[in-house]
Order: sequence, then structure tokens, then C-alpha cells
Amino acid sequence: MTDAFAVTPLTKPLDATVRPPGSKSITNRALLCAALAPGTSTLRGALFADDTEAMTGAVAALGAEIKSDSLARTVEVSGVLPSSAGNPPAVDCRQSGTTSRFLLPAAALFTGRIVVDGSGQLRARPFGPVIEALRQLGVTIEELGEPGFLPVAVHGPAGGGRVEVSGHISSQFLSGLLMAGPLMPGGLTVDVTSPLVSVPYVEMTTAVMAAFGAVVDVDGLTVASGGYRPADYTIEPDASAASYFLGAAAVTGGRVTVSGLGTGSLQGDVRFADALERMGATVVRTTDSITVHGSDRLRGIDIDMADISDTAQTLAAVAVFADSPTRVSGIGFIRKKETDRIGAIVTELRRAGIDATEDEDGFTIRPGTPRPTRFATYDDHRMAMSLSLLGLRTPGIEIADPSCVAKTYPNFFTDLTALT
Ligand SMILES: O=C(O)C1=C[C@@H](OP(=O)(O)O)[C@@H](O)[C@H](O)C1
Ligand SMILES: C=C(OP(=O)(O)O)C(=O)O
Repeated sequence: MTDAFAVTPLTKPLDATVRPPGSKSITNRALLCAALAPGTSTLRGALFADDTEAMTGAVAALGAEIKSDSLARTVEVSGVLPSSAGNPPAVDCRQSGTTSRFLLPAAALFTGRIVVDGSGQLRARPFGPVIEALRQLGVTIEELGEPGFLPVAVHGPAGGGRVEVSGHISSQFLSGLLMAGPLMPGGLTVDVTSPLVSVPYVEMTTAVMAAFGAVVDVDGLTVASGGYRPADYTIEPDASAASYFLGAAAVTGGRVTVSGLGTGSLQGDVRFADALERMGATVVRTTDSITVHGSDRLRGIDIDMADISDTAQTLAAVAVFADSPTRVSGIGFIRKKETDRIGAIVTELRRAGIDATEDEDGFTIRPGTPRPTRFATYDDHRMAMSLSLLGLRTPGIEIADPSCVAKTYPNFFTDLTALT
């Protein structure tokens, strides 16, 4: 891969149908639930990317057997019931927040010592809430680096019962605890002690758990003991990935249909289309697709994106081409994702001559004409994918270190080029 990708501006309005790869979030939940189900599960439409390879490797380290067919997008998982961990090598969660935050509670179901680690980037992301929660459940956690960060060594097994966890840094801590709950003696009830961000991901968690036979009281965040059972499970395309194509239709005044994602989606990020609709795009939703028709005039909006923050950078790129400012709020917590996403998107748009400002919990983008720019991507796949949208309208836009998209969407630039 070269060190920059030059985006080709569109010469005619978009008119395309796209099917993004499988949802990262659903794939990683399904891999974990299947790995804890005795018997063989089949996952169809799975994502094959760095984050899902991280989860595949992690559950294999716990003893699950995985057979992947990347061409057929299918994974067969033969699960294990938690027992003695033996002496597995350290589990490398790479850059994957979901893998690491889901794996810690799952590792705590096993007797023995399991070391969980990740890339330098993941080591900089917070783990304090899940460490504290597991300690409440009787698990010993050795913090092998800085307190509250990876690497850690987990000594299970966890008892069940009641546990408290904060919600304002990441929902992944809550999701991870819930997914381990069915294997805990007596099950688990989780009390969330601060306002929960990324709420739709918790609803996704309980839906995937239920598909693998877990009994969950969603309102009370209570999980019954009783384990999982194997399933034949089909995964939807990724809604966060879809945002780049829907955003492309909005900024170029064309039409894009995303197939396989519809009104019954498990992913909150399908609501990115609602934001585009508020900006003036026309959105048509069916049970199996979302279509965006761009308009010649997009207006800026004021929007809280706490539920759908993976699409905040996409919206920032779209907002450049509106005719009034866009203010995004409720997303202070995205400063602790792959990079400080608020600081990074504002810095890069300003380098392109756009009047963008940040505040503690979001940013404001004032419309403008970007100048040719090679954008830095901060080892953040979503910086690379969202800033590409500027290049569909503006000549001279390059994306540095394009291979960072491998985290969730290895073929992104091929699929983007197919549009132009
Ligand atoms: O549970 C999940 O699958 C995810 C939850 C969100 O994280 P936070 O809960 O940390 O916001 C999201 O940003 C991430 O890409 C995937
Ligand atoms: C934040 C993200 O991922 P994760 O937290 O799973 O690493 C993302 O995909 O944008």
C-alpha cells in the first residue's frame, strides 16, 4: 500500500447500490457468544477485518475452535464451557476496543491466570471501569502496566450477583459484563452508575445474547444463569461503514442505496440517515435498505450524537458542504477512542482551511471550500474513511496511511473507487 491514497473527485452525480461488509460489533458479539456455547455455531455475513481477527484469536486462546471461510464470509465456531485456563500465552487484542472490553469478563469465567494485552494504541485507552467491576465479583486483576490500563492478568472465576459499572466512558464495559453473565453462578445484575453513552450498542448486546439462547431482562439489566446454546446466525452489513456511502450521496447530490440494512437493524448507527434527512437529504427506508438522495442544498444542524458517535466524523465531513454551521454535542467520550477524535477531526479540517472549532463535548463545523490537503489519519480508520468524502467534491484530497482502514474495513478504498 502506498503511504497516501488520492481520492478521485466525482465527475457525475452518484447513482449506486452498496453492501458494506458485516457489522464489526455484531460479529464480535456473535463470535464471543458462540465461543461460550457448547456445540458448533455458524456465523454468516461475518466481518473479516483486524478487529474481528483480534476476537477470533482471543476466543481461540480460550479454547474455542474456529473455521473461517473469508470468501463465503462464514465462520464456524465450536465453543467451550469455562474451565481451567491452563497456561495460555498473553491474548493480543490488537487495536480492538470491543475484543478487549468483552474478553476481560469472559476470561474471568475461567480458573487460572489469563493475560490480556493489545497494541500501543489500545494500551492508551481506559479499562478502569471493567477492572473495578470484576474485582467486585471476586476476580483478582493484576495491572501489569499503568493502573486502569492494559496489560492486565485476570484470575477467575468470577462469582455472579450484582455489580456496578460506570456508563459515561464507554458502553463496552457494560456489554462485556452482560455477555459473561449467563456463565456466572446465579447470573448477573448490572447497576450503571453514570449516564450511559452509546446506548444502542447495549440493546445490540442483549439481542445477540438472546439469539444464542441467553435469558436477559433488558430493563433491569439482569442476566439469568444458564449459559448459551449454539446458533446459525446471520450478521447485517456494518451501519457505521454505511455512513460513508450515505454521506457521499448527501455531499454529491446523487443517490446511494445501502442494501441489507433496514428498519429492523440492530445497529443504532443506521440513525445517521436521520441526521442527513434533517440536513435536507431525502431518505427512503425499507425493511432491507436505506437510500439517501442528496439535495443541492444541505443545511447545518445541531445534534447530540452520544448514541451514534462512530458517525460523528462522517457528519463533520458532510457539514463542510452545508450552507450553515453544524454543531455536534454529547461526544466528549470519543476523545478516548483510537485517537482524540474531536481534536483530530477539527485539526484536519482546519488544515484544509475549514473553520472548525472544538469544545469539551463536541465540535462546530462552519461550511467552506476545502483546499487540496493530504490529511493525517492518526491511525484511526474513521479519520481515513470520513475525510475521503471531501475528495469526492474537492480535487487534491489525499488520505495518509490509508491502510489504517484495515481495522474494520480492509476494502474501503476499493469500494469507494468503485463509486467514482
Ligand atoms: O459495543 C460496541 O460494539 C461498540 C460500542 C461503541 O463504543 P463505546 O461504547 O466505547 O462508545 C462504538 O464506538 C464501538 O465502535 C463499538
Ligand atoms: C471506536 C471504535 O472501535 P473499538 O472501540 O471497538 O476499538 C470504532 O470502530 O470506531
